[in-house]
Amino acid sequence: MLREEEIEIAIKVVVVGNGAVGKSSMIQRYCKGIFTKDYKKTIGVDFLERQIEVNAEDIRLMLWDTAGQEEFDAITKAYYRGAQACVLAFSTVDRDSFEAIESWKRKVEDEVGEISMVIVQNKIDLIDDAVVQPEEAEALAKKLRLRFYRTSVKDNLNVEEVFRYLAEKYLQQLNCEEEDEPTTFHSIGSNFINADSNGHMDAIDRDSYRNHNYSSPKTRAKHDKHKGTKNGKLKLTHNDDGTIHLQPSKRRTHGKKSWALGKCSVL
Ligand SMILES: Nc1nc2c(ncn2[C@@H]2O[C@H](COP(=O)(O)OP(=O)(O)OP(=O)(O)O)[C@@H](O)[C@H]2O)c(=O)[nH]1
Repeated sequence: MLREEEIEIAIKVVVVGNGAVGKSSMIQRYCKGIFTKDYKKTIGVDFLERQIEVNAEDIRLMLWDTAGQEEFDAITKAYYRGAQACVLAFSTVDRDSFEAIESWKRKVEDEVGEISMVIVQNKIDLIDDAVVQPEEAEALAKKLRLRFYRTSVKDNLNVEEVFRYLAEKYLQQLNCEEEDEPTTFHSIGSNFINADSNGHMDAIDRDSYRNHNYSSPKTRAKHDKHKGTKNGKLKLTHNDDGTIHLQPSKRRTHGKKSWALGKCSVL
């Protein structure tokens, strides 16, 4: 018997970085709208989600909060799998957390390959006690060719922008996918669509980045068996032999598809 259903766009985002940089706080702020001063170290992995609308598409962001303490590395690594986007977070007042960014990037890429990432300097409200110079952070972002945001989870500054950027980027990857062929999977996870976009530069960083040229990171979809479609809406058919057949949905983006055209090579 054939069963058809339309799948929403879901993105698994992993938030990584040293302990106490504010990963749990960031996810809580974004998904629950709250901030607490207490530090409760994350043991293993936690998970929250939020739905947003981007370019008339409903996007479900599944945010995975991973422990920053090295002792949990073995556990958390397993949870990187299937992620399509990643937040690399460090704290304004913790030098080690800044220096660890590249190693966090590697840890994630070792598990999932190249995915959309963003560097986030949190606790910008503590700028008077900063132990990282603005130019250093910008140079790192430039070197790694990643978008850079400064946030204060405490003051609710730029948190929305970080996740919206990742969602837009993901959507744009979908729109840039040239693959329109139906794809047959033998199994799927809950997250399997990628996208890309030029997003919106946050106000703090716009000037420092205006003159840099970034190329789009390779989409994971290209070397993943999980292929998205141009608009990301997929029709799933469960076949008798246990395979799942994916076809682009006839419904495009509510007649607003043109928004992403020509934006495929922008960070
Ligand atoms: N001043 C300030 N404090 C913050 C901010 N974000 C988080 N904090 C505080 O930093 C501490 C650590 O935050 P968490 O969110 O628990 O840090 P984490 O990165 O999840 O830590 P692990 O679970 O150990 O990986 C808490 O006391 C938070 O209240 C911020 O933007 N500004």
